[in-house]
Amino acid sequence: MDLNPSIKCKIVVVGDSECGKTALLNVFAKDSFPEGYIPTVFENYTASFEIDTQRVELRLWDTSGSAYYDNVRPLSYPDADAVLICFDISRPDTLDSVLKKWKGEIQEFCPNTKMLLVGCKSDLRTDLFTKSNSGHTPVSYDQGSNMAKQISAPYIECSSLQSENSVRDIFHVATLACVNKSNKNVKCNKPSRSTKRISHSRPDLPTVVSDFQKTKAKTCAVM
Ligand SMILES: Nc1nc2c(ncn2[C@@H]2O[C@H](COP(=O)(O)OP(=O)(O)OP(=O)(O)O)[C@@H](O)[C@H]2O)c(=O)[nH]1
Repeated sequence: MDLNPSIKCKIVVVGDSECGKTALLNVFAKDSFPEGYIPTVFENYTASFEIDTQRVELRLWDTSGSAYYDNVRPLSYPDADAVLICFDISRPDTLDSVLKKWKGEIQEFCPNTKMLLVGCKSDLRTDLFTKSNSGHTPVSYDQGSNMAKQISAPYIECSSLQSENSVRDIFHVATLACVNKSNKNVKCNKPSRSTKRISHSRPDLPTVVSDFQKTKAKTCAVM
């Protein structure tokens, strides 16, 4: 008999088109940053995460950011334990969509599900080409953080391109949301592999975890 059964959690990833959802999931679940851009309709991934000694099986749902799929995306929300709302740090309009679109959609289809706001492509914040050619200033850490406060979600940033560790941190926090562990019982393990680590987010992971646990997360079913 398995004395330490794994927990199963479903995490749905939403956000505007091309904001970096698929890259985030590929880096986490498949260890590879995808070449080129292929729009997603629906895609599922599985991965596992160990928190303390508890093994957590994650079912990860990638969705389309396109308005064209607004009627079918809601099919992914039932039974979600957490929703990651992603935006692109180099495109402020994708942060605006958090209030204009994503918060309302989640409240309509899975109102009790824990949300996490994810700033993707943090490498582009300091990228000189982006700054000089996009015609707009990238989203600052404080702007992302303020938006997160407005939707009562924790905020964390990542670069799927440059920092695998930052991606793992996202799923560490998301997994904690699912299992609803207390801060005392959870070790914030350092990710095992280090790649081109960049300074991607201001607070460290324990701080985000601690903030997260101030609000009660939905508990997953133990399978
Ligand atoms: N510089 C940089 N580019 C990224 C990063 N993540 C994704 N991209 C690029 O952004 C583009 C869109 O990425 P996707 O992950 O496909 O975006 P998506 O949100 O899944 O898009 P949809 O399927 O349309 O909803 C691709 O060209 C990626 O290579 C990142 O961390 N840094």
